[in-house]
Amino acid sequence: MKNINPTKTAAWAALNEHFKAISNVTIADHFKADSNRFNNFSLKLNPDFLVDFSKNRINQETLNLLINLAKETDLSGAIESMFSGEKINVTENRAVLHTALRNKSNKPVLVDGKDVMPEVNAVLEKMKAFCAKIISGEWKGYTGKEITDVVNIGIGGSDLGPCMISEALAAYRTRLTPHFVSNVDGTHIAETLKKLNPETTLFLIASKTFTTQETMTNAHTARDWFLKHAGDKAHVAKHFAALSTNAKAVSEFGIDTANMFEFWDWVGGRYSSWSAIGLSIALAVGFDNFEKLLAGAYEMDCHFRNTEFSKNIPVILALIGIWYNNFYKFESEAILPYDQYMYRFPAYFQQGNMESNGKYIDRDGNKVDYQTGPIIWGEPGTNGQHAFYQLIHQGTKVIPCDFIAPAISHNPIGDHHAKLLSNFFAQTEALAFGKSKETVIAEFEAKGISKENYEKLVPFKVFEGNRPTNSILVKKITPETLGALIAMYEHKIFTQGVIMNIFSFDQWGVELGKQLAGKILPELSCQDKVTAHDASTNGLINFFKELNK
Ligand SMILES: O=P(O)(O)OC[C@H]1O[C@H](O)[C@@H](O)[C@@H](O)[C@@H]1O
Repeated sequence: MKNINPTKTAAWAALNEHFKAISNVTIADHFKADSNRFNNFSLKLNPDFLVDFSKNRINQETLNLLINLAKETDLSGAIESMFSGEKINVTENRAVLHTALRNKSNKPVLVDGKDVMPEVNAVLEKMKAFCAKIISGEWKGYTGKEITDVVNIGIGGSDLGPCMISEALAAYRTRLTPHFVSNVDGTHIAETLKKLNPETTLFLIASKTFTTQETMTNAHTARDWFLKHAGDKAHVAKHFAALSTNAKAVSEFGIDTANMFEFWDWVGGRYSSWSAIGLSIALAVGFDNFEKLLAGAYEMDCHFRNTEFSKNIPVILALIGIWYNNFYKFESEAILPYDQYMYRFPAYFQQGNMESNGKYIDRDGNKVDYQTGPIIWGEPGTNGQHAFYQLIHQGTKVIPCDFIAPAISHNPIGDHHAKLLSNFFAQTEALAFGKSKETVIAEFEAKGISKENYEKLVPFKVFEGNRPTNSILVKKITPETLGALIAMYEHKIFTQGVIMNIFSFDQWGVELGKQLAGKILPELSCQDKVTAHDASTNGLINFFKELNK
């Protein structure tokens, strides 16, 4: 990958000029100027997957200049570097190959001269066989009963993806009930264990490193709980499996390596749902559906790798994001799924995006003087409409939003889905085009309200509009579609990281807190007052100790 400061490119200078010329042009103006705007500013991955980006503050010139930026920063070269297994995660000296995990072509992918595909396929086969045994009931617990519940114990990338995907595909559930424990707060595991019978519960300890404090603490608590009931340590093998890159730590914990599902250091935590970390997904929705998820992601991978930038969905979404974040200085983006099953999707990409691109040091080790990753947040529609959309419509901040919806519901009850989707369409229309003063007045007058009674209310009821959105409309949230959607955002994040000249695949920013927590932990149980920190931290710790007396 070439290290190019995006702000030093000719495209950036041209974008600056273009921004001055265009910043007062509204989304409504853009629609007036181009009667074919919907067709010109939307793309399809396939007949069932549409991305409409027409309701943005861009025109063809904006896109052309942004594409020049992608070319000048060698996005094409970076894409090939990632897919071909180059060690683009430089600070950890690792390749970045979540795409190899779903490489349905099975063409060799080399890391240090060795094809990773045989290992990838072998683990998939092992997962398949394991799923078959557990789901069919052939695998028995220590008292001879079938497994009914699967508890994934992990955090961050070892939790968010498995949980989000298992929930998003809940319509495809096998007979197994999945549970997810992540927080080191004892409440999380305690409340989960209350619902479980040790005789019929399978624990998956999901941790890339197998050293993460939260996960290891929860794993030990789960094992203690299990042994309290089962007695004999020999029974652990029937009820615990590990998903990890660290075989040594797994066997030290007491899990038979026969029950270990391996992955590799070239799989980033927040990109690991496609690996053995996805075992809870495969158990929850069946291995064939897990494979369909991989196939959907592969379709997006091929699109991303092979499509020219002007028609490349993740690239276009990434460029629009850079445009807003850097030129308009819009700081956050909302992801708003109009699908209840996808309720964890925004949280998933909060980690995906913010842990990948929340960085102020560029690939040369210098502090950047431009914006890198945006703040990502969101909730499912229509709940968000009754909570925070007020600010999106009339606040002082502009929040570009991605609206995601399936045309067909898994639960076609009455007119629920028509109502849901009418809101999905209405919101992006309202955000883009707003409501003028004239319309507000006309509405009052149509109701026969006198001017003197409505006059003061008018400014509050006006919507200035011009609020940007992308609409992603798919036929149905199937495993394939979900796989493609996730891969779409992954590649959007990658594209932004490449252009912003940062390393998207490390996460040094999580280390300092862990290090300090490690120092503080023993201080909490010692008798003396602590004095080693700043006045605030000392004060807080000492007050905590007082409260615990
Ligand atoms: O799978 P592990 O090793 O337990 O890590 C869990 C999480 O830890 C840290 O917070 C980060 O490194 C995350 O990216 C990671 O997903």
